[in-house]
Amino acid sequence: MTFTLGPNQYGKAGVRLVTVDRSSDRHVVTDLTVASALSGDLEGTHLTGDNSAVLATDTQKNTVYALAREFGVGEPEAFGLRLGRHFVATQEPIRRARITIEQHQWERFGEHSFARSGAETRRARVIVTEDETRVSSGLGDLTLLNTTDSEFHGFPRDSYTTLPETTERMLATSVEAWWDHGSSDVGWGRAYTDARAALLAAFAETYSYSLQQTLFAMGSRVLTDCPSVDEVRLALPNKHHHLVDLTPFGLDNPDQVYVAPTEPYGLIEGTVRR
Ligand SMILES: O=c1[nH]c(=O)c2[nH]c(=O)[nH]c2[nH]1
Repeated sequence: MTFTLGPNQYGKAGVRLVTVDRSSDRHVVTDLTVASALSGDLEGTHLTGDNSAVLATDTQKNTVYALAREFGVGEPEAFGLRLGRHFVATQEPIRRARITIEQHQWERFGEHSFARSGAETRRARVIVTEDETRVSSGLGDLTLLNTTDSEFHGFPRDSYTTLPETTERMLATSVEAWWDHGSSDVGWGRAYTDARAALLAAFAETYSYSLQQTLFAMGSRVLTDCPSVDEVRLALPNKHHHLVDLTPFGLDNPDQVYVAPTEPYGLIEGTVRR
């Protein structure tokens, strides 16, 4: 019996990079987690252990730090493009580089003092091949909550259904969003700010009959407000808030006291295209 090697890639994940731009008294902190994933002519290492085409993952990690020093970091999309192009241009067997960057946010609260601001991260993913470059931007762990303007009813009831219909519920989610750009020549900072604002506006302004409806509204709003974007992918966990039954204690509960279990949770995923 013979076997063939299918699609494969390798790289360094979890490369923590923090830079301080000290070119003015107002220092700028950039805090990234970078992952590289390279693919190409890599049969040798898989089939016989010939590593002559394998740029060590340790070298990939070092390249992240060296390019940050040589060229600065800037917007995560721009840094991803620099890294991806570097690997494909300098390593003949490497035909494709995928760079994924997560940016952790720090909020200034003093002249040179910062507080890590929440769990939300900005994200960028760049894929560079010899023929094309694709850039996606995104965000994750952006937790949102509407205290009203959400209903859920009209769903099928079978012998296993216990969920009551509701015309009044809290709607909460932790947004993971990715949006693809049709070009790699984009004002990345502005595009990110606009897309994030569009996601928030649609979440707040949609009277929701399902998280699926909210998902489509959020993706549509990004496409409307961001001309450089041609596809949005969203993953929205339904962070349930259940009213607590307080009748055993002789108390009513007019939509005031909730339990918020972390698991299990609904997971609503979808793509919205132009
Ligand atoms: O917005 C929702 N969509 C669902 O598909 C679903 N399923 C569920 O149990 N609650 C909800 N809420």
